[in-house]
Amino acid sequence: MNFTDQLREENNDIFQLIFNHPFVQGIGTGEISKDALAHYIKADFEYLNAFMQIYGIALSKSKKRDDIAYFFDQINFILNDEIHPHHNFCNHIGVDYASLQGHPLPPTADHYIKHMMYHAQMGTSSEILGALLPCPWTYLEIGRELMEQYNPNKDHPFYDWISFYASGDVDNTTFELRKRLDILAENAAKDEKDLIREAFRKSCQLELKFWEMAYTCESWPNAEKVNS
Ligand SMILES: Cc1ncc(CO)c(N)n1
Repeated sequence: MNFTDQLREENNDIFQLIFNHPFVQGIGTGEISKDALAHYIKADFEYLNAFMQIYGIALSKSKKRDDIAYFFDQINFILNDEIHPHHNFCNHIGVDYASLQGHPLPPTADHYIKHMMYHAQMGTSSEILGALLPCPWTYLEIGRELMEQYNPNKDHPFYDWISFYASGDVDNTTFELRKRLDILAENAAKDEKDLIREAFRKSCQLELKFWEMAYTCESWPNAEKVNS
């Protein structure tokens, strides 16, 4: 079994909790609240900025042109393509995208980006990939699950969001990341593999908590006091 197949199997519990989370199911039924959607976009816009920065760190540690090209393309994908699902949510709630940008990250999103930054700064290349992989992988599978469960047509309010993440592009991103991690894992000692497994699991858990954060509109205690 490939190393990433093992990671997927070990974390199936969290994947299932993500598929069944009320926010994710609310995308499927179209009934997720507007407040939760706005909260999600605010956090996700900043999260994706951080994600591109981490791809940049991975790029700077790459030796092969093929890997440099991969990380470059992924940054481009987030910048130019991954805005479409955000636009889908913004159009649905009738809120201007720009007004949801530049907000401070709620605790869980803050934790998640700092977790990835930690592995990017302190860990090996394979640890970075382990921390990054649940991001495209969980969304790819959410897209596929919602496609299967709800079979949305073009009239579904989140047709664009669901078809974006179920698409071949996200499949390809995930596949390429897995391929790179599987190659690195072949030469990794057990200790290093355990660090990757830990980084991967924590990212899966933080993906789940990110949905919960948006669903409950999580905020910092007494946040207004700091921001005023
Ligand atoms: C938190 C989070 N994880 C994964 C993705 C998919 O890129 C996203 N947009 N946001």
